[in-house]
Amino acid sequence: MTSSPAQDGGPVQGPAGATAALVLADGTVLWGRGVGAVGEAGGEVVFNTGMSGYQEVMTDPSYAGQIITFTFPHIGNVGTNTEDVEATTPAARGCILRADITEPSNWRAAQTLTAWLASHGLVGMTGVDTRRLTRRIRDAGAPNGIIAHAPDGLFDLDALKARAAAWPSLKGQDLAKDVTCAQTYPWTETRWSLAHGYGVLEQPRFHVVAIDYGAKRNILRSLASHGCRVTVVPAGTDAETIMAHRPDGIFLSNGPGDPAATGTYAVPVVRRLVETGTPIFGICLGHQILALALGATTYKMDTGHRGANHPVKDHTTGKVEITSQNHGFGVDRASLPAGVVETHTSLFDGTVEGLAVEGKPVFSVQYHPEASPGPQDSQYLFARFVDHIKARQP
Ligand SMILES: NC(=O)CC[C@H](N)C(=O)O
Repeated sequence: MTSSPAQDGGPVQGPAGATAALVLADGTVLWGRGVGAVGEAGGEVVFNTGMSGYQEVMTDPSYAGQIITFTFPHIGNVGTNTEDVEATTPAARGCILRADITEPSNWRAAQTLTAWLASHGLVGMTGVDTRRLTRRIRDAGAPNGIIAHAPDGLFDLDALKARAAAWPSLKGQDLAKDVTCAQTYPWTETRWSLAHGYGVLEQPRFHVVAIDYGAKRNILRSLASHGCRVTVVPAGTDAETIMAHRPDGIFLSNGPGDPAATGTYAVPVVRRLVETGTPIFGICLGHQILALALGATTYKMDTGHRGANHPVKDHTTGKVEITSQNHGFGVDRASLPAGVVETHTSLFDGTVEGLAVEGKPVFSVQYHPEASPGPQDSQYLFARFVDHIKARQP
């Protein structure tokens, strides 16, 4: 194939050594080196500031429809393994990295990140000025974009620009239905760190039904480690079926996409569940769906929160905790109805981070107390949920 620009606007040769291009919806092109699967991946381009835990991040189902820019420059150093996954099939579309991926140096490494990306059909690129890209996202909001990985260095830029510009916004998209489990199943695995003596490990005493909108495994492990027998049900399960499990508590999971787009099925179910008086705990998408069920509204944030160092204040104790976060939508404070209290607030941008219903054992947080990756400060929330359950036992 020719290395000079095609006359008809077809494929052109990128700069020397470039085997990948990131094309943003506004036509910006960033060149790099392709890793993982060959081909194209489109999505909303977001950034995550965590310094570790790239495999957990890449497998968090809440990243469906998104391409993740890692601001930490060295990603892949410890390879990948079969344990640090939050779901078996990654829902993220691809990744954008600063440095080239080096040989893994870790006793747990089973595969290089490069091979792992390829084995999951994920397109990635290295050699990108991720600081420039992150500033672009921070200043102008998370853009849609396409990563194209072409080992021959040929790119049809006009076509890529047109596809990036036409890529649909996450606003209005229900992605929870794509990542939820197909069938009801029991979850029994506990957190290994807790099981090894670093925290609470109780025998299952309470039955919790977890509604799976795209649940991370470490949330289910955290519930199991706090004495809960967990039954996981698909996102579309109705309130009668959930109550027929005779739950002591109900958990609303994290998940991808626009919470408002679950308004046809999840929101009315959660409204019914709140009426039953059963203790309810929601995380991230679960928090947003709970807010919608209570009558509040949600909105799409410009850049969202993704990382492992977000300070949040718990107004019920006055304590500040450092939290793990991954969300691009938020609950609108002005829309909170009477009787719904803001319990937690972000100390980065003052947005709502937690809610509770006055007089009911119902609460939620916008961030990720299970971490994975991230600090363990917020584990107390699982204990708070179990305390609500205990308080209702005869
Ligand atoms: N981690 C999550 O549950 C994310 C919730 C939602 N999809 C958001 O982006 O805000």
